[in-house]
Amino acid sequence: MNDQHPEICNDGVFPCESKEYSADNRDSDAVEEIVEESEDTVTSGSQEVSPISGPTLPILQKIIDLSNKIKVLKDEHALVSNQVKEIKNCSFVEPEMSKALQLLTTELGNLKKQYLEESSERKRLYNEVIELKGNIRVFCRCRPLNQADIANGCASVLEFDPSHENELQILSIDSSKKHFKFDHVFKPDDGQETVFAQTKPIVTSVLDGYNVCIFAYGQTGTGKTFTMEGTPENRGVNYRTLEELFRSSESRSRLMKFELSVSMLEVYNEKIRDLLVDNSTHPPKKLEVKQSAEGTQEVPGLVEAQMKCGIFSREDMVLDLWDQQLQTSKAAALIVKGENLINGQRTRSHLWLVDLAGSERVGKVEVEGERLKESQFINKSLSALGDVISALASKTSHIPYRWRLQDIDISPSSTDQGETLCSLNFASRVRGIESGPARKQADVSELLKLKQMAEKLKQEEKETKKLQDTVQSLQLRLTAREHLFKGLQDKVRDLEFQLAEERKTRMKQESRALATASSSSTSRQLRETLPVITENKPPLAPTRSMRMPLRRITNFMPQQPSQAPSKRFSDATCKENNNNNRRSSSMDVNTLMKPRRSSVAFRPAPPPSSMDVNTLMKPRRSSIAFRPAPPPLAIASGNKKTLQPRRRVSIATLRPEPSASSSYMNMTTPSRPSFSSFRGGNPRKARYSKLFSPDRNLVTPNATKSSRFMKSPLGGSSWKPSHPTVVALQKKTVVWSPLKFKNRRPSFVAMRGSSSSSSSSATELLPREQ
Ligand SMILES: Nc1ncnc2c1ncn2[C@@H]1O[C@H](COP(=O)(O)OP(=O)(O)OP(=O)(O)O)[C@@H](O)[C@H]1O
Repeated sequence: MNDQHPEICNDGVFPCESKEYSADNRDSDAVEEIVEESEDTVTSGSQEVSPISGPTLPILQKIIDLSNKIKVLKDEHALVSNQVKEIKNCSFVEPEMSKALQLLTTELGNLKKQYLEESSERKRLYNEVIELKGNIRVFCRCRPLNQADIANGCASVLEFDPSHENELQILSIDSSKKHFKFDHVFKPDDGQETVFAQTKPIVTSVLDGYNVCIFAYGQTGTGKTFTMEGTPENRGVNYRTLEELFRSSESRSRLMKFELSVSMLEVYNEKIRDLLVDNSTHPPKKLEVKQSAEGTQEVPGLVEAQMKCGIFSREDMVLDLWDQQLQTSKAAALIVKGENLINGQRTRSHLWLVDLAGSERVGKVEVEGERLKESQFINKSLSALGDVISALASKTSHIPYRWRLQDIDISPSSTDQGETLCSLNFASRVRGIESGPARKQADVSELLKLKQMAEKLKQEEKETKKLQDTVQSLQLRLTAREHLFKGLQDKVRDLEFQLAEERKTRMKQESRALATASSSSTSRQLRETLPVITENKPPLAPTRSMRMPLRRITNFMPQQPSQAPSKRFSDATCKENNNNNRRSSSMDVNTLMKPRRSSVAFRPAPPPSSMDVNTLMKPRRSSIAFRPAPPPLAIASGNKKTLQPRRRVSIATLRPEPSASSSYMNMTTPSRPSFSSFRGGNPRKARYSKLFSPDRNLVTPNATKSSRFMKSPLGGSSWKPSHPTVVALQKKTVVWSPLKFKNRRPSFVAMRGSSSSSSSSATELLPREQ
């Protein structure tokens, strides 16, 4: 503003106007008013203008100009205001835009993710292809015959089969052919592009983070340098590889950031020299090859020059350095550092480009002095190289270099045939390391082994599943059967219980009936044989002290009696039956001899005075329980024992002994006087009285109702037992099973019966039963 003031001030008028504007500092409305006023003034002024008012015209003109300017500004202001308003009105687009932006961001994230997945998949597949092709690939390149060869009249000893691009034949002097096979064979007319086409894929490997080494091997003058370096007009592998490396790294620059640096060294007579250091001014550093933690070979202290525009002219700079340092042995290491811009993953890889010294044998080249020493080192180095490469065959755990590309350069000339064969043999040896049949075979066999194992595992899994299913179904069946078995067990238990109940009831009924019957018959006999005792019968039921001790009565399986006694017994029985009506009329010996399961209790008549107590007390296996007659028995015997009546029901056996007296017999069969006929006979028969007759009438419940059985055993009508039936029960625990019960009725006897028990005395038995 100050710069403008002089101009304005120079007019001599505007400062006042200007001053007025600035002093008032009015807003646009005020300006409009002034403009309007001015316009009015101008209009009126012009109307009033007269020749005499001439000096005021310039000022007015200025005012008019300013007014016009103000008008223009006013229009512009209105226009801008409208635009602001429009923009304000368009603010509704913002949410849509942010939404779209959000969508784009999401899509970008997905794409990045997808890219990473695809990228890693590509890497995996690519390296898988490389692995399949072989980590060491050997190419053979044959240079054309040169002028010297032609001049010397040398012919080519090489033959190429067009149908086999990777095969080579060498004609020997004896016209025989030697075959060699490589990953690829370049013919003499194959150009640099053709050679590079085979090495180009390694660039991708380097950028993916794998170490790569390309070296040329061969006789002097066979074209190693030509293949690796080429000429400015016809670039070789080094230049083309660098070119491809830069091109690829730039094409990935949006996703990957690469830093490329280069190291250059020379190995001469086994000494390493850094070619990027000016050794003329500084003494050379001692450098050594060492293995890093990652397993790669490093040369600590080697200068790594970063390749950037302005510092290095990229590949040209590298190649210039290379050319400058053309020596006997040289190598360039390109160090590629990569960083993934999406996931931050970092890689560091090397690309070694090596041009080896000539591999000719020392003997062939006539050298001496320093040159001889050099040749010796060269040969030693090459030999060591061969050993190292061979050692890789056994060192499979870790291969630091993903891919070693070897270029074998050979001469076609017949004069170089020996050296050519040496080089080819060496190259074949190298190639055989990883692509040899043994190695491949081993891999395939391992794979097959794993496949077989996987198959076997699958089969085993199937079988296991089958077995599991079978076990499961068997378990189900077992559970069902257990359930069924449990049901059956319950049924059996119920049936056993029912049978036991039934048997108990039946035994009660039978015992009652038999007791009644025995008391009836005994009383009848007693009436005949012991009239004195009957007179002393108590009027009431016997007291405890008056009871005769109960004896064990068992039901045992008797021996089959002989025919004669049976007959007699039968006769006697028949007589008895005649006397006792119908009871034994149908009884035969066999029936009688049948084992009885019923335990019968009865109240026997008091034993005769002549009865032997010992005999009486002897246990019987016959199932007879008896209640002695109420009055205490005065037994006229040698030992004079008094049988103590017992309340407790016992089971005793009464077995006729051979020495049994007739009175005893009378007692056991009190109702049969004719039992005297048994004397001297088989005492067992005595047990089979009518009392044990299987006559069902006797044992049926109805039989117990017979008044005959209810009578007093003494025959008197004045006394009746308070308990008409005395039941001889087996006190011992007896397991009754339906089977035993059904098929082995004598089981009761068998379980109880024993000679020992039968031989024991009643006094021994009684306490045991209690
Ligand atoms: N494939 C080729 N096509 C045309 N000329 C070639 C070919 N290979 C080599 N030559 C020529 O052969 C000559 C010798 O090649 P070069 O110097 O590359 O051999 P070298 O193996 O590197 O020898 P040294 O081991 O002594 O370095 C060069 O003049 C080169 O141009």
